[in-house]
Amino acid sequence: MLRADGAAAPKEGPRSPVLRAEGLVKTHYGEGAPAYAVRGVDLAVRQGEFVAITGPSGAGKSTLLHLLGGLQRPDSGSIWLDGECADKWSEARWAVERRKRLGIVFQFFNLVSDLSVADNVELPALLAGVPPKRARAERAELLAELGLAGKERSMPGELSGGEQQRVALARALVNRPPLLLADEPAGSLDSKGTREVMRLLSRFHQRGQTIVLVTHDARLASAADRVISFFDGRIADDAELDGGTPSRRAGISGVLELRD
Ligand SMILES: Nc1ncnc2c1ncn2[C@@H]1O[C@H](COP(=O)(O)OP(=O)(O)OP(=O)(O)O)[C@@H](O)[C@H]1O
Repeated sequence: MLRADGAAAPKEGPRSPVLRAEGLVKTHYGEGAPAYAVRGVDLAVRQGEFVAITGPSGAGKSTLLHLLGGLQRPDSGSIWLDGECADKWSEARWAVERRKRLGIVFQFFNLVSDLSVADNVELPALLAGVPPKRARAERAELLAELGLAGKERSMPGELSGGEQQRVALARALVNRPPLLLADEPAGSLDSKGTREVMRLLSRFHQRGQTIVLVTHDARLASAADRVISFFDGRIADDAELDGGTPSRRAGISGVLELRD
């Protein structure tokens, strides 16, 4: 890969960071007092890791994920994707990089309301130049795995919230992105739907894809191999779940106990 200055980007090893953030800060200025959503985050996610970010409502988890996906800009701090610094990327460049290397699922599903389920899922693949036949096959497999076979011709407005959420997940995964950023991908799902999402994420993880997931759901978090507890805009705890035994990397305290 070539950098903007023409030099070759440093070669990354198999477990080197696919995503790195340093000193990220983001404050939202709304109607009332400023919300200090992200207050200095350093983070490195290695290739193939499955990271769950968990923590109380309002802790800043979604804001952090938006920063990591380039959907919001930090007030300060830097982000690297595959060793490439994103500080100077324009909106257009972020959009291209998201199409190439990021799958994103956010709480509001952002489906195109006048496209069918099938077209919504196939669209990112077609935009990325995948042949239509392969896009169709990939879409059919994903929808079947998510319990949505038979819904291909439905419009998003005809689906339940949980069904729309799974369509959004299928759409984020159709290009087999090396890195998936997902905010509460099972937030509206019952336990069967949550199991289907867990199964799919585990399969992607086993295939070597990297997942960063925000969730309140301890079951989903327990499928990860690293759990970050986010509290008051900061990483409070960062634990590898190694065969079920958390081993702490660093942190203030064990804010959340996710396992017995
Ligand atoms: N666009 C915005 N404008 C103003 N304030 C915002 C905005 N987005 C988030 N906030 C505020 O920033 C803080 C962090 O919000 P954020 O959504 O990142 O938290 P969260 O941990 O994801 O919460 P939840 O688990 O409830 O989704 C909150 O106080 C929230 O009200």
